[in-house]
Amino acid sequence: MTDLLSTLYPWTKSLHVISVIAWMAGLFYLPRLFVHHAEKVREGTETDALFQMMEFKLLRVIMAPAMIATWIFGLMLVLTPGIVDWTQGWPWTKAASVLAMTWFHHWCGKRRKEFAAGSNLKSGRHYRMMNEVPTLLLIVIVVSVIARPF
Ligand code: HEM
Repeated sequence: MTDLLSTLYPWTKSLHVISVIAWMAGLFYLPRLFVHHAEKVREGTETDALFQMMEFKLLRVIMAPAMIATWIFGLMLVLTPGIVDWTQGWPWTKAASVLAMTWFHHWCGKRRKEFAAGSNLKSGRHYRMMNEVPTLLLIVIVVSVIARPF
């Protein structure tokens, strides 16, 4: 099994990075949709229905499968012999940031449900600020896995 993971390593890493890109695209875009939904769209209008559909599809068709694929290929990399040395700092900063990114995904999911139920109370400014969360986490993750200063 570990031999197979070692053979697959370049492919697993490629698929990991591809799914990360798809996941991140959604994590950057969905809060932007929330900003405009909160600021410019009146409840019960055709535009409201259009935003709800875009948010639903982005989350279900792109972000959820991409998050699952990122986790599967990421965990395969963790299990590949010689890749992760838990005595170093970088796997821990990466793990903490990845858990935070997963929390942010679910936070977006809850907000989407509120928009769908017509019960959003958060402002466009709030969503603008939350939009910075995935950017900050992305920086910590990429520096952790590539520059590895920790
Ligand atoms: C979801 C759980 C995740 C797990 C378990 C995981 C685990 C890993 C592991 C073990 C590696 C291998 C490092 C190496 O080959 O030396 C890796 C590579 C990488 N990960 Fe993740 N990762 C996850 C999520 C993410 C996320 C969310 C991002 C970006 C936002 C990310 C970005 C990367 C990048 C860019 C690489 C390639 C680094 C290189 O060139 O060596 N990963 N990941």
